[in-house]
Amino acid sequence: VVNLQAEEHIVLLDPTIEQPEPQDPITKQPMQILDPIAKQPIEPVDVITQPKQPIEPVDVITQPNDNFDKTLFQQVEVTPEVQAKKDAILESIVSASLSTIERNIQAADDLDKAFFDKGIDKIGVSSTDAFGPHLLTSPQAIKIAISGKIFTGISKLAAEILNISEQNIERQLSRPVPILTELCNFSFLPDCTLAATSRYRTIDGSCNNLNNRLWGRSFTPFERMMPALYDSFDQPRQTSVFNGPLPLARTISSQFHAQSVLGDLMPDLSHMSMEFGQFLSHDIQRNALSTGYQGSNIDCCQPNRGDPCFPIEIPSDDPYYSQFNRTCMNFVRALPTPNLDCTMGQRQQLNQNTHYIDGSQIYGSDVATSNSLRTFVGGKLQTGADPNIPNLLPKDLNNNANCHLPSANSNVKCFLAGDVRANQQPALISLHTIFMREHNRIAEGLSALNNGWSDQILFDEARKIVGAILQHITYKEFLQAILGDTIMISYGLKPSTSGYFNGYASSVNPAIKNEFSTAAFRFGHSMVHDSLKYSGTSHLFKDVFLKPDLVYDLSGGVDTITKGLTDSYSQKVDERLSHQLTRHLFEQQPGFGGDLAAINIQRGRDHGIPFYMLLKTICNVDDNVHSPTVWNALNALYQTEFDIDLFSGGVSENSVAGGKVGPTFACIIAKQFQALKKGDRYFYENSGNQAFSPAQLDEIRKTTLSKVICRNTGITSIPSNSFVKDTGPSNPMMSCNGVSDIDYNQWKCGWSNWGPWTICVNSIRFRLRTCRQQKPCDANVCIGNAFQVQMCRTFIDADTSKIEALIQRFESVLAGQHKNDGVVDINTAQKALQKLSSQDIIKKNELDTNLVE
Ligand code: HEM
Ligand SMILES: [Ca+2]
Repeated sequence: VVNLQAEEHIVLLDPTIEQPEPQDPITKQPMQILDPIAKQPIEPVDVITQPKQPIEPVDVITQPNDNFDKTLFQQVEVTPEVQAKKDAILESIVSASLSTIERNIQAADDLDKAFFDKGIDKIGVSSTDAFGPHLLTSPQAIKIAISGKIFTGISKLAAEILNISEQNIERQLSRPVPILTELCNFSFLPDCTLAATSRYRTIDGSCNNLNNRLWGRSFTPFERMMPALYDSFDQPRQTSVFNGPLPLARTISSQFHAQSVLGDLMPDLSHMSMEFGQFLSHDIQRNALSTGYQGSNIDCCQPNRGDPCFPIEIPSDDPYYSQFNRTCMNFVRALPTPNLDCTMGQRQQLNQNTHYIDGSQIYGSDVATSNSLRTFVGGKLQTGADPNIPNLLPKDLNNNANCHLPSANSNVKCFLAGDVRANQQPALISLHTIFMREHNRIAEGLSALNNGWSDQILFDEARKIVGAILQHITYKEFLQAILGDTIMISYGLKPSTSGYFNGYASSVNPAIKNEFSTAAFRFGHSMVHDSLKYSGTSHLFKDVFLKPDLVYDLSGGVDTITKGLTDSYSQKVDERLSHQLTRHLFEQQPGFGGDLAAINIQRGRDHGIPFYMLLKTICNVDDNVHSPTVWNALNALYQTEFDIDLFSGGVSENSVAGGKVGPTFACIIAKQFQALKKGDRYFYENSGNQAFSPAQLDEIRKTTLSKVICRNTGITSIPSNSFVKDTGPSNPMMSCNGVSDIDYNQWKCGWSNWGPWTICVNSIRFRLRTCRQQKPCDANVCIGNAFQVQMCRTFIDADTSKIEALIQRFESVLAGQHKNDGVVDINTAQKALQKLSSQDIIKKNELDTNLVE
């Protein structure tokens, strides 16, 4: 994409030997390496880069400065002539500075390489402290980020040159600039001709919205509810609205997001509610984090790494980490991306998964991943990590899915799934396994109908059904439990009990909102218990993070883990999080685990998420939604309530009536799921040419998470609603024995069985059958007649040929009524029969007294 100038670098490394100052080979002046975006000189650490071609000391900011009429960019309302002038100015700034920005990016890449060569940034799990699989950034995202860096760098530069304030950057700079558009990954649109009439979603989510073909596609930016609030245009929000630094993320975590205690259990919801939430989260969002050279993990606790780094500082009096003398926790910034319009503007972040609820965590968010998971036989997905345990996920032979393998048992391997985070902990692996099995089971069920379907149709249809089941469980059970009736009703989130949903609106952008992803939907982190219940025992999360072992346990495994989830409570959604997450996240040696609450706060700042009070106001939430103690605790930490981070302020609100999250998060979550419903052309309840038949839709509606669990594990009984732990009259235990499956007959193609014969009228009788050609059946799947006519009396001395002629005439009359879909209804047939009775031949036969039945 970018034509970067090739510069050869000689890297001399030895931290113990004092290195000479790097010099410009021509001017012999001391050289500086530029931080690509901040343009602050980067201390060259112990790395010396000597480009053969010097970086020209052109200051693009001061150089063309005087030629531009900056006042144009202070105006809001402009005439077309003024706009044309402004566009010309933008264009000349972009062309004047593009090569400098590119060189800065190259310099940063060179720095990455040096850290890699030195063995500081490593590939693999060992140096990922606190990140684990979340760091597995796809090459595609890294590619997009190259233009992301250009767009962000150039926008910032233009804003500085033109004196555009941070608040106005979107308004003044979101104009197409041809040279930039060429560099933008979102200016190439896919061909949607086939997808426009397809019954099936594309794998990557493109062509769902036919007016905006990239909406909801994987590898597109997160959208925002509110413009970002960065420090100096694109730097993490680190300063108070009254200046001075914000409190440290780790301090807020250790002081405010303290350890949950036993009394903080949910009164009703099971730990499965937590786990389904995470599974759903992994369907709709995966942020792309910065990586080092060749995808290595950047160690941000090394000084002077510039933009990709935003390490979490640990104060020296930390209540936990101080005993390990730990002062820093690794944290890399999320990669920048151009916005979807390919215009300049604020720094944005990239979602690597399809935004839609479409089972992409099972199937992958791009065709290559999807293909790598398929068997291409019978529509099924790959299985079989262990020959002794049927239907486990497939093994990850390259072991690049980032998990810890035991040295003792070489049989144990990481698993492969549609989302790379699948190995994060065994409960997540279990849900992945269950839904992979559900897919294969449905593919088998469809295949048994003998419709003659190819592997592709079996795969597509099973995937369509599984996606619909996921959506149904999400809206019918999960959101219902989290948001409660009032919110569900006011945002139109409740599924209908019959018929189609008519609310699809092509104007609604389904994209995951940044506020939802970095804060609101992380409410689930507060629901995580200390441990996974496992039969009579339990396992602390720190002992099972990234370890697939439990799943391979021959006397337990997926069934036992799943049973443990329905059989224990979640923690309440409140400011408290388990130490398993706030001290021991992905811990590999004592004292060196991560802190997820601190990461959530830091991530929000990295993304420039505005402070809590702003979102609360946007959501129309009243004051006094915190208990006084909690509100005081928050205000003791922050200089002002206008600094409070969205995650901290939101997660600690009192929950809405009937729901489990506070009103601000409820609002953000409800808006997001409303967009995911109204903005998804393939939403399972929609009508249209991609729709389920009404009878098929009714089958989807019968599904619950408990039934899916029953159908795919050896569990024998389970609460009817597995999101609710306690059983009783409203949530009876359900036996898995004979639990209802989908009625595949609603997918059967071709003739139905014959209906019963009619009574004998005028010597003949008939029967009907229906042609089932609902989608995805072949349109000409039925050959032959939808009816059969028969003589039903025998005549003594009868003239058989005349009777046969009668039957033929009857058939031709019926055939005249034969509808296109092959269905002849009884009334039509009966009318035809009446017409026939006026015929002579019938009259003659009626007079015959020797009729025999
Ligand atoms: C044991 C359970 C869990 C662990 C260990 C875990 C861990 C993590 C980690 C390490 C991240 C990346 C943080 C960052 O770098 O910004 C993350 C992100 C996130 N988590 Fe969790 N999480 C868990 C459960 C959940 C649950 C139950 C939910 C929701 C109900 C959830 C929602 C999210 C969301 C929305 C993100 C942002 C995802 C993205 O866009 O990349 N997590 N989680
Ligand atoms: Ca998805």
